[in-house]
Amino acid sequence: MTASAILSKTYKGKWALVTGASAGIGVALAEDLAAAGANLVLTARRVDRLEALAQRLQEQHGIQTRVIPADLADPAAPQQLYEATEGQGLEIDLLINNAGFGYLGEFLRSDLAFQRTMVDVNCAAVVDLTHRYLPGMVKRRRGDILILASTAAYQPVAYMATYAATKVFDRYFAEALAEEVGRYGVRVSALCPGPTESEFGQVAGSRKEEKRKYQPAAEVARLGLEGLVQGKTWVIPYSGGRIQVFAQRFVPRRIITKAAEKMFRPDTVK
Ligand SMILES: NC(=O)C1=CN([C@@H]2O[C@H](COP(=O)(O)OP(=O)(O)OC[C@H]3O[C@@H](n4cnc5c(N)ncnc54)[C@H](OP(=O)(O)O)[C@@H]3O)[C@@H](O)[C@H]2O)C=CC1
Ligand SMILES: N[C@@H](C=O)C(=O)O
Repeated sequence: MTASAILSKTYKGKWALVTGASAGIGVALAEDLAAAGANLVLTARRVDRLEALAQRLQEQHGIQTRVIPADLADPAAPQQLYEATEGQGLEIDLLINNAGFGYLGEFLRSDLAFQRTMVDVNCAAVVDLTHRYLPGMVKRRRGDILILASTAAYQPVAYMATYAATKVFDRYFAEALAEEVGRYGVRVSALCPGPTESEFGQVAGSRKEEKRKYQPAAEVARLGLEGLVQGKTWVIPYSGGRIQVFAQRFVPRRIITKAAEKMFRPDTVK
């Protein structure tokens, strides 16, 4: 994929912080930003992957990188990330809250710690990081925040109950914040992908409807980043998702919820 002109114009020489940069959509976001000439702070737990990515992107694009390993389930992690960046004088112009994971299966039979950690990583860490980096952006009258939501944020999803709820939180948080802080020169956008090529399914437990078409992560990243720069407060990066979300407006939510239950019901549930 060639570099995006609008991304180069916006981010060349600026610093972006990408959470969840060790896999999937996070890697694609980092690659697209590096191609546009942005310098990158890469964070996740798997430091070997982050270091390999940083090395590759430095060599390919001549950008600067910092690798900061962090477990975002740890409430101390956002403050540590902040201190290692803005605290050291490294101004973050683009914060990408991408790290997250899901669970597919019956809530009843799930592990409580896994469910609880999902809320911590998908929601609490997003609020915490955003709250820490926002004042600097407002002071500079410049900054962008991208938050990974999902098309799962547009209806309740049985067997992904907690995950879909975390994503509606992310989506509403991003859209509301966009209205609050636009006046200070800060753009916020919710990126709402549908099924995307990544390690999501391995972590969540394999998806029943494996026949669904999976969108390349690079395409999702490009559309999300360009949408943010264009001032879109939410982006659904594939046409099927946009049509589905539009059509759902005309159907009672109870019917949609029941249809989702059928679609995601595991074979073990009769
Ligand atoms: N793929 C899809 O179909 C869709 C994904 N999304 C969203 O996109 C985002 C990225 O997911 P995707 O790329 O698909 O999934 P992947 O599993 O491929 O990547 C998830 C990333 O999140 C990081 N992460 C997970 N837990 C933690 C943690 N405790 N601390 C720090 N980092 C963590 C992982 O890093 P590590 O394990 O190294 O810590 C990894 O880099 C998520 O927010 C997801 O909800 C939204 C819609 C669709
Ligand atoms: N929207 C995706 C997850 O967030 C999916 O369809 O699996």
